Amino acid sequence: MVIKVYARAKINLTLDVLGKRPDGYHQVETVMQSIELHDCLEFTPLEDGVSLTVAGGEVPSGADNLVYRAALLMRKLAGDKKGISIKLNKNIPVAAGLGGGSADAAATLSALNEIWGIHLPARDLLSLGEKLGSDVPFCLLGGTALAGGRGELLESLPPCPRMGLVLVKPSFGVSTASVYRAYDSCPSGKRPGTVAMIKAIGERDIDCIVQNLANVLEIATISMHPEIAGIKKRLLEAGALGVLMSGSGPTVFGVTADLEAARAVADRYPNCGERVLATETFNPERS
Ligand SMILES: C[C@](O)(CO)[C@H](O)COP(=O)(O)OP(=O)(O)OC[C@H]1O[C@@H](n2ccc(N)nc2=O)[C@H](O)[C@@H]1O
Ligand SMILES: Nc1ncnc2c1ncn2[C@@H]1O[C@H](COP(=O)(O)OP(=O)(O)OP(=O)(O)O)[C@@H](O)[C@H]1O
Repeated sequence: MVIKVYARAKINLTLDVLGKRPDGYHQVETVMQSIELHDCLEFTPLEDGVSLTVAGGEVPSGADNLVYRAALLMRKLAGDKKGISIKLNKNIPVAAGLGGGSADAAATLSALNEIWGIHLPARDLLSLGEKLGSDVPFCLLGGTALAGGRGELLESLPPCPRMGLVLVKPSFGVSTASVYRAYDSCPSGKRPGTVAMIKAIGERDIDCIVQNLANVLEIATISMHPEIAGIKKRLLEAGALGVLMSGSGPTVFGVTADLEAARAVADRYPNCGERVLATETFNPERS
């Protein structure tokens, strides 16, 4: 029996930093959105132990992989000798600001909660996710949400209207910690109107969503990698309605009316060695 699950990437439609916390993390306020782009995980029950194989991405295959760490946390809770073999098919660009590792960790927690019959309630799963990374709780929730604290305080928002997205990932990755450090040494940039973004989402007004795209970490990442500014400019020239760096970057997303328009913009984008992907926003159907 093989159980297959999708782990969806995220973008940040807004990202504000409200201050630095005593634990060294930053207090954020960010409107987060799941997107269709996903990794695929395959779980096959074993007699005992955890094994992980990775295909298609430059990520660790051993104990440093967030999937492996998530599986060990769940195995402790299973209270029994449990085993699982996991195959991770990587498709989300790595160290990209798209929360790929967090999405994989969240998918592993949810899947093993079912497969091993642990029946951990959602709030306990969220607390466990927080131990693995600030973006993991959002990846467990999915859809459209406002995140606060270090990312773990979540409020579900009405679903964002379906929008096309063009993702442009430069050939380099960035470390999230180094971006927050660069921000601390020079905190600047356009502060997002978080309330205006939430209103625009509620009114399903794509033009207004586009007008309110803002991320205070963008300038910090651009100060280390000025080519990101060029990507933004070229994406706009190729026809995106609005553009923003996602999370700590370096991926830039361009918003379009729908997936078809995203494909047309991706075709027109003058590629300078970046990975260019056309995708769209994703909102799970809630009962
Ligand atoms: C940039 C975002 O992706 C926006 O959603 C998140 O804030 C980062 O989430 P993440 O990659 O899951 O981050 P973590 O793995 O928890 O932390 C990586 C590093 O980023 C910094 N970090 C992260 C989150 C946060 N609220 N403040 C921070 O200062 C810390 O130096 C931390 O050591
Ligand atoms: N399953 C995984 N997928 C991707 N990266 C992983 C995974 N497990 C561990 N990592 C490590 O985590 C680091 C960050 O990778 P990830 O792709 O999650 O970054 P990111 O998209 O910038 O995340 P975020 O947007 O949450 O800051 C990588 O350098 C990688 O070595």
